[in-house]
Amino acid sequence: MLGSLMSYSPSVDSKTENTDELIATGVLASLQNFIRKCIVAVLSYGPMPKHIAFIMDGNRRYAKFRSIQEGSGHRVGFSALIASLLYCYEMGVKYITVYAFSIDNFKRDPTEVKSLMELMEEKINELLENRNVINKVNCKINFWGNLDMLSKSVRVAAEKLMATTAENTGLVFSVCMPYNSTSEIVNAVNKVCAERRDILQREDADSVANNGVYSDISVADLDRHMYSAGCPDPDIVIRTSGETRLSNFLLWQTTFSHLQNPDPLWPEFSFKHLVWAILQYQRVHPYIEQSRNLAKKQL
Ligand SMILES: CC(C)=CCC/C(C)=C/CC/C(C)=C/COP(=O)(O)OP(=O)(O)O
Repeated sequence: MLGSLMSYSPSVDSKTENTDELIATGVLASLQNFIRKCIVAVLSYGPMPKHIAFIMDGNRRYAKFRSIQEGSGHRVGFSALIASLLYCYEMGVKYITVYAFSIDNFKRDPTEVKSLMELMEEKINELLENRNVINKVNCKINFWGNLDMLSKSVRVAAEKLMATTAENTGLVFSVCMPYNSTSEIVNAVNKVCAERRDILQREDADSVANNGVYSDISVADLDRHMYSAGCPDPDIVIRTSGETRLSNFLLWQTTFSHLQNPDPLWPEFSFKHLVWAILQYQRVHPYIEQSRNLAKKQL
């Protein structure tokens, strides 16, 4: 009953002339919103995650099982993403991060890569067109990854969206593309080295020893140069389609993250799955906090 209410999405067909049907649709939508708000209120009694990261797996399989065009799976996946963002927003989850395109995805069939990139560009441009709404809800959008690997048009659109939303202080939505964790770490190491080279080349190089330029690179040095700098580590990582690997996603940031591997494919991921993931997180929260505190003491 709850599942069908949550997955129900009212669509008003222009041909629908039956007033009773329209009223029923409106009532059902209001009921759906009311139930969702009640569930969120109950959930909020427990510890709520600040940051949820998603590995949106299973879009191609969704298309295959439904015998629809392969690219359509990613399109439905984008709708599932927007719905999840709205649910997280309602729940007060401040940081959402998604693995949208791994560097390894460039090894896929060129037509698939092309159609995925076209979809990204189309959706980023749609977000740009709706920048007023995004700014109204105070949402900041980041792109984490090696943007130089993108075509110029996708890169420019992504950079524009980042710049347009940079001053927003509410929900932070980070899109990892083209991303993998090992290149993020290598990038951070190179940034620290470049920073130190810069200091050394300055005229007052004599005083740099005091700035720690000759000391070993520390975790804090690398933290400052991760794409995720300034963002708390994810409390929950959700990988759909039952896959249990992290696949080179946020390896630096997930020491204390609670991993969830729900069975549905990403386009099928809905409110009830998100609620279930948060309930599971709340169940293990005391143990996670204990481990985190122990690690702090040992430092
Ligand atoms: C602008 C923006 C943020 C767009 C996001 C669109 C979107 C849903 C991208 C997912 C991309 C991707 C490679 C998912 C993994 O599923 P898969 O293709 O590997 O499918 P499979 O697991 O069934 O093989």
